[in-house]
Amino acid sequence: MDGIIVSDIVKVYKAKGREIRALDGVSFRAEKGEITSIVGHNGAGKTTMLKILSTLVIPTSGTATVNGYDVVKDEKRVRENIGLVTVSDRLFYYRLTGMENLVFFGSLQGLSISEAKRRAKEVLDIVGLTEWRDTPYMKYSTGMQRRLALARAILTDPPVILLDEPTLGLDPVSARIFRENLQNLGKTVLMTSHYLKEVEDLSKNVIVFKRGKVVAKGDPEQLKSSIGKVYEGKVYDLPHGMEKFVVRMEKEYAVLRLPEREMGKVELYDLKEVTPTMDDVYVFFVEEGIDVAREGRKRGGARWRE
Ligand SMILES: Nc1ncnc2c1ncn2[C@@H]1O[C@H](COP(=O)(O)OP(=O)(O)OP(=O)(O)O)[C@@H](O)[C@H]1O
Repeated sequence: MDGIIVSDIVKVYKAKGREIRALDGVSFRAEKGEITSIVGHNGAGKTTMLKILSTLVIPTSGTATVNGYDVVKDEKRVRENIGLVTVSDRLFYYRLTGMENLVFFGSLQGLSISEAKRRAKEVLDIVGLTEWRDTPYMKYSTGMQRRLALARAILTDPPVILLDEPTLGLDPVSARIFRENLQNLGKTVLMTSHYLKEVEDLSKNVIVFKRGKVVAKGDPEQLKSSIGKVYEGKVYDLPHGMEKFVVRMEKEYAVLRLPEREMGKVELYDLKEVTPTMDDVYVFFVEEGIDVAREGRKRGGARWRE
């Protein structure tokens, strides 16, 4: 079966005598040739999910397949089928050029030197770095570094690409170029991102994680219509639990954007209907009260170890 199929995955980390349930029965599919995004708060389990799919972390229970290969039983095949893009400043050798780095990693992945050179040229062209191929990596801008990471991930032409927050820290133009590169690949892509506009523009499907569970999934339009109409209005007395819907605080009132389903809980003035956005979807499904959000930030999330 092509694409990615995740069935009832649980991952429990044990740290300092404590158990952390990072994933708690996660199921979803990422279809062949489509871009699928995972969104969710810090610590929701997004990186853990990508690590399981790239065989770096073993699930506690459940199954996941990548292009039909089981991430636990067919680890080697899974690795051959994926390209991984993570945000790390230790992905490449600083003094080697972009080209030299790619040839080096290509030969590590089993390509002959001449084959690695041929592929390196091709992928540098795909990500628009041909004119920088002989420049040392240390002179690359952050955007160029990220595109080189994408080039490295597609060196052996794997059908599936996994990316963890690929445009984090990029300026708007670099982020746009990166997105265009990604769209033009035509591969099965599963990525995490905190940029909801980017997720909406790129993804055929979006999976919403909250505390290790999938709380919503669908294409962006489906997700937006699932929360019903959205209204913006003023509230003079903010009830507890409604803080997450505040978009602006004025002197005497707060301005809220509220999905229809929440309308009964608060009295709104100067009401007007607004077009739902992915931000509204995110707030509705993911955001919690202020106390819980602060607790979540304290827990933090695990980064990639390269
Ligand atoms: N190696 C580990 N050992 C112990 N706990 C871990 C480990 N890796 C992750 N966790 C915990 O598992 C939970 C999920 O973390 P994960 O990094 O997958 O979340 P995330 O959604 O990617 O977050 P972020 O958006 O911050 O990257 C968090 O509570 C995190 O602290």
